[in-house]
Amino acid sequence: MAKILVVDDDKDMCLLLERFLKKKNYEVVVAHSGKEALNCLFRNKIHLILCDYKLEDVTGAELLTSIKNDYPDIPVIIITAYSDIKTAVDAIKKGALDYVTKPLFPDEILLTIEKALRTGAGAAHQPVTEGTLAARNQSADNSKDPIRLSDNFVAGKSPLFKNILEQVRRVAPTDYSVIIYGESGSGKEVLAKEIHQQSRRAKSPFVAVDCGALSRELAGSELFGHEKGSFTGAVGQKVGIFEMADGGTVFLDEIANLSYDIQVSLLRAVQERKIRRVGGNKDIDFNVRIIVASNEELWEAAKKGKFREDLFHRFNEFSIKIPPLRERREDVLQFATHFLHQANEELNKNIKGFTPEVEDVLKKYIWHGNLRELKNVIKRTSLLTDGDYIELISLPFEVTNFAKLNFDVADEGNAAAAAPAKETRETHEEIIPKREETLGENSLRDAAADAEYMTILKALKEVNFNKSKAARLLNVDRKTLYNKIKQFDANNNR
Ligand SMILES: Nc1ncnc2c1ncn2[C@@H]1O[C@H](COP(=O)(O)OP(=O)(O)OP(=O)(O)O)[C@@H](O)[C@H]1O
Repeated sequence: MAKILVVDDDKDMCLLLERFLKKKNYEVVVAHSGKEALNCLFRNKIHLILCDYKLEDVTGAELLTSIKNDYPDIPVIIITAYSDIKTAVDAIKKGALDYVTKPLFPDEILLTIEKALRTGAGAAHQPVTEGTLAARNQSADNSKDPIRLSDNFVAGKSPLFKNILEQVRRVAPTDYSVIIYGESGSGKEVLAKEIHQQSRRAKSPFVAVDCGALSRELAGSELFGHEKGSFTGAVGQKVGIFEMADGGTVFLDEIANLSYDIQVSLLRAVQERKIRRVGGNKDIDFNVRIIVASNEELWEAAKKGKFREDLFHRFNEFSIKIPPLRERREDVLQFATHFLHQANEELNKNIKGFTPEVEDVLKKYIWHGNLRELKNVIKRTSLLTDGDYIELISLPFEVTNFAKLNFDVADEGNAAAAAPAKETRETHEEIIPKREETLGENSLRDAAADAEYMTILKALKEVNFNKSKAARLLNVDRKTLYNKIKQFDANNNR
């Protein structure tokens, strides 16, 4: 159902339009000022804007310019007074798609809206923040893309991600099994679900199971179900995920973690398209598509004897590799904005975006935990932010200080990319003297602080930035470590 934003400072007019459009099966959001309109756009997925050109807080031209800057894909129909055709023409030049004149006639409005939704760019867009225009989700670039992505699925704009979408477009309508490779948190499950959504199975269940979390004993029962009394604790009958997902898709995450005997049962199930519940004596047909995911190459696992080769070939009808976030930095702000939008909803806040410094840090940081880490950082910083924009001070220490930390690790391949100042790879020994050279003549205090800084960073790095563990390693209490870190932050922000 298309969602229409009605902007008019005349409340009666808004009410009238709202009632009328709702009757015609549109979803309606109302704003009584330019500011409110921009807020609504930030918080909602709007398909069309119906906007009075005379508002109290901004001129129609100003609002139209902001809308067209930030949301160029949303068609705007403006409402003008009958006598004011010149304004209408002006608005069209500024990017409005069409106009209607007062007094308004329901049929005319409806026709204009329908036409605009048909011919305008009207695809639902992800809300964007003022600070991160780059984060537009389904931008003009991929509006040509024939697949319509699910609401919560962000389509990265990097060439790498576009390539993934192209693969999804091709494989989704088929019944091929798919292996999705990618580091933890890179979006494998979300992609699997997207394949399901784009397939003819979309109306049937998508059932995901993390094979890494299944105990050896319970894996069979989870996957295939069990009969009452088949083992101690089997107090009732249980339906397994293959039956649960009948007609739909089963997603087996971390497939390489399944024990060998379960792999044997799985192979039989996949070959015969039948399962047998644990303790059961009859075969049950199933009709599911299987998508599996792994963060290690299954072919390698097969070579090591950890994964059955025949099972690998069964699944390997198609494979997609999701590159880590650090290899597609162009996508970072887009995802950050999406997660900010989610955090705003969860926390009932209205943070508009990120300061340019924060954007810079987010782009440079090496997201080892990929999208999951980015999401957690955005959630946390949103909680700590009271103003309109997320500022450097609310980012975690390890993220803001990453460039510095990189001095220490610049000889590691990936890290080099995050320290733009260091184009050439330098060894640890070369880097440390350089830091000393930067010290002033009377800098004993600086030298001590620097040494302390490096020691703390080293410890933090060793324990993957867990501050409690770092404190133990450094033999200080947590409070002391926190105070030191705070001090570094303060110095950095000076
Ligand atoms: N394309 C996307 N659009 C929006 N959010 C996404 C997208 N991809 C991933 N995310 C978000 O990032 C987080 C991690 O994604 P997901 O769980 O799919 O990763 P994963 O690779 O399956 O992780 P793991 O290997 O640890 O199971 C989730 O919170 C998810 O909602």
